Amino acid sequence: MDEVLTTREMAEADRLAMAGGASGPALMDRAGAAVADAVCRRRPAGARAMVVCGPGNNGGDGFVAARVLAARGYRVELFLLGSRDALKGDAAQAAARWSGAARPLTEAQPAAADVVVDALFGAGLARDLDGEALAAVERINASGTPVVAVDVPSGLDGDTGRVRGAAVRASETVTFFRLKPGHLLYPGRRLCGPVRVADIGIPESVLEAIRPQTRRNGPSVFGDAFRAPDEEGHKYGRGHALVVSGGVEATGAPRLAARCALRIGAGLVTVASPSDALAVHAAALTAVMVRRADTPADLAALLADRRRNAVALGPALGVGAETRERVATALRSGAHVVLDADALTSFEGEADALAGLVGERPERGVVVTPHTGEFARLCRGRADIGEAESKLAAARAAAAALGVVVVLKGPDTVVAAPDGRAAINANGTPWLGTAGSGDSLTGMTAGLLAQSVPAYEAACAAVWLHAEAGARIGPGLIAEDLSEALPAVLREYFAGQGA
Ligand SMILES: NC(=O)C1=CN([C@@H]2O[C@H](COP(=O)(O)OP(=O)(O)OC[C@H]3O[C@@H](n4cnc5c(N)ncnc54)[C@H](O)[C@@H]3O)[C@@H](O)[C@H]2O)[C@@H](O)CC1
Ligand SMILES: Nc1ncnc2c1ncn2[C@@H]1O[C@H](COP(=O)(O)OP(=O)(O)O)[C@@H](O)[C@H]1O
Ligand SMILES: [K+]
Repeated sequence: MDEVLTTREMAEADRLAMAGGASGPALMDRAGAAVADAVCRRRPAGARAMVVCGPGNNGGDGFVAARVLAARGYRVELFLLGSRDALKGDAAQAAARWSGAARPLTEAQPAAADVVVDALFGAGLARDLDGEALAAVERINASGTPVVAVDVPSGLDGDTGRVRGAAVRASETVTFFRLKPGHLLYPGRRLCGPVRVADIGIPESVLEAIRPQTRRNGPSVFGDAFRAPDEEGHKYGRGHALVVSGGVEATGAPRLAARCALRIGAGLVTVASPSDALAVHAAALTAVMVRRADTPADLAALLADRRRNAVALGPALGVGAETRERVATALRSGAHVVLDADALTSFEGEADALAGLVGERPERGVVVTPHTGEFARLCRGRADIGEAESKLAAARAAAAALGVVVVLKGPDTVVAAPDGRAAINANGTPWLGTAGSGDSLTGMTAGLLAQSVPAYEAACAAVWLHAEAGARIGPGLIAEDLSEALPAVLREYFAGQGA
């Protein structure tokens, strides 16, 4: 169920279902009935339900919902954008089975209703809202009346999560078969309210032909790649992660990362520290080891030991030529690499230079974990990425351009691989927006890479487990809590695998 379909893929699912014998009107009947069910859960029979319908099949779903609700004893009023005669295909059929009036949309007064069904536009939204449609959406939003949106809130672009002119603020959304990117990407996610995915009779088998490249992030994405340790295993089988530290005033971030790398299961973790910070780290660390590394050459020497198979650089490392050199050293070693924060900002406007370094050893996993600001700095000058239509498209474009797995962080973190796979994360909490939270994610990613989880799955698992840990703590969360929440999160995760 975690596949996410673009509006084009959804149309293809519809087409394949019909080619396989499903009938269009039957699909629409089930869609409209699922919307009616949502209304019934929200308001009792006898309530005043206002259905606003657009000129396409989204409106068709509205006509079905109106018929079902009227039959169940609701007082239904239906308003239509455009004329009834202009409806086509399945929508025309659905309208023909609605025996009530279809009044002009301009007359719709949502404040007088107990619930609104928003069936103006769905997947077929083709331009910014204007005129009557815009005015109706503004009236709906001003009314305070609860809204059940059909497929997507009207005005929301289902592929990008962006608002086209204006969009309905829904209380809940009923979509069909699978989620669309706009349900998960902000601001869309917020405008949708809780989203219910209704089964309308499209067979799962259509997915084999469509091969969707986007998923909602979760264990279905990475579960096969991240398993519990083997019962005959030992620490050397679980890898050795190295976290590179900056100077004495910047030791907290690498320690947070190192602790998370260890908690998520790396067999060994070492902080590579400059001389001036060695004593601080040594005093603060117990299970995590410390080794001296003053120069990029020292780092190269540590990484020459191939047992150190994953390295994380960036948190509090400092921006500049030294950091660039350390990044180059890491990327030329045999280790898997996570680059975050200052390691990325040190390549500001020079994504191509970073891509060149990555390209020297394409066999090894590289994950970059920028927040939006770091991402914009790194990709400055790359119009193909900066002008992408959505966060999802931007992360994908950057992953392809850099040849790395991109974790574009935020409330709707997107993980994208160079081969086009992408996952959108949705299990976090705003409490994760706290100092050191990103450093913890970097460490978790390194810890998974050390365990030989492939880069894309490692990034997806780290993002999901990090968010899960954060969501469990919630109010009062500080970054130190994340590593401590991991045992419970991991116990449940592995239990879900039957381990
Ligand atoms: N594809 C499927 O599998 C299914 C689709 N269904 C419904 O069909 C919908 C898609 O139907 P359509 O492709 O007909 O598209 P829509 O009904 O979303 O919208 C298309 C219509 O709106 C007009 N339009 C687009 N943008 C406009 C704007 N800004 N201002 C004014 N008019 C605008 C278009 O000219 C066209 O007439 C889905 O959202 C869903 O609700 C359901 O019936 C279930 C099955
Ligand atoms: N509103 C939010 N909802 C969910 N997750 C969030 C939210 N804000 C931030 N996060 C997550 O918190 C982490 C913050 O990382 P980052 O900005 O690098 O912080 P820092 O640099 O302080 O460590 C990221 O994983 C991000 O996805
Ligand atoms: K809609």
